Amino acid sequence: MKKVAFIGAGNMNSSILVGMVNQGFNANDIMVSNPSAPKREALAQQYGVQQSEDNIVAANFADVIVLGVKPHFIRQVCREIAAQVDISNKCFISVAAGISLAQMQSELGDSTAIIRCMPNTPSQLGIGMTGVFANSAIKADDEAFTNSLLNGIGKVLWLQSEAEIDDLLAVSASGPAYFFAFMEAMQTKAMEFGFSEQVARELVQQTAVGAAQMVIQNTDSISTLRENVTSKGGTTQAALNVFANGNLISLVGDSMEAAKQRSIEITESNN
Ligand SMILES: NC(=O)C1=CN([C@@H]2O[C@H](COP(=O)(O)OP(=O)(O)OC[C@H]3O[C@@H](n4cnc5c(N)ncnc54)[C@H](O)[C@@H]3O)[C@@H](O)[C@H]2O)C=CC1
Ligand SMILES: O=C(O)[C@@H]1CCC=N1
Repeated sequence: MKKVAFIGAGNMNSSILVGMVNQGFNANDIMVSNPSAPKREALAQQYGVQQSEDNIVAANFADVIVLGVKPHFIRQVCREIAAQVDISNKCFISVAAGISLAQMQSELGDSTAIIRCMPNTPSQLGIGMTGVFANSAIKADDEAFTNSLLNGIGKVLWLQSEAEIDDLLAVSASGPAYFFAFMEAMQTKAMEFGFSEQVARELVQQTAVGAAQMVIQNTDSISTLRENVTSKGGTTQAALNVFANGNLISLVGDSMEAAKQRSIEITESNN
């Protein structure tokens, strides 16, 4: 059984760690490190995993090292580990947006197995969407182990090129926030109509889950599902006309392009 170290006890690493434990991975084979205590101690207490304040202790412990710190810390963390740990047989998995394989290889060496993965926050519930791309140094068992590790947080899609990580990020990694922003806007207007905050939330969340389930459970296109709601000359048509006048399609497209470009900028600013 491979041992896994989570460097960083934040949102994404916690989600992957919890997914592993829920799948039946042995908690004794998992260690989490984080400079501040509360989050790593909470994970240790709740899930029985090991914990350390020292990334080097965690990296020495593990066969697979999951890097879950903010992008601008990734190179420094890699440098520290490479300087103090024999990494020749270790595999690294990074969840960071915008930090390229080449940038991590420049700290860890070109022959080190490195996998980039791009999850999203619904991973916390085991219903995430994760894109994955690896460098050429990975071995078959690194790929299989990554799949088993990520299957615990939802669906996994192996990408054809590293550039696709930026595309996928703009769709599924940042995507939950687009839906939350839309739901917030609907909740705000529902409250203006006079519904309480709680009732407005209930109306919006049940509508969102219903719409998402209809997309999942139907083979019809999403356009057909939209058309089925939209009676000619009716109420929905009146609402969608406002979307069209506000150019919703290009607004959404432009915002996704901005997310992708920001990821590219993060790469450039970490060269
Ligand atoms: N939040 C999201 O929706 C997604 C985030 N990501 C990526 O995941 C990474 C982590 O993001 P979050 O989990 O949201 O952030 P977070 O802020 O929740 O977690 C980062 C953790 O790293 C710890 N940390 C800081 N410096 C450290 C160090 N030197 N060594 C060990 N731990 C250290 C912090 O104390 C914190 O607990 C980022 O690189 C981000 O680009 C990727 C996909 C989705
Ligand atoms: O906003 C961010 O930078 C991270 C990466 C994708 C989702 N959250």
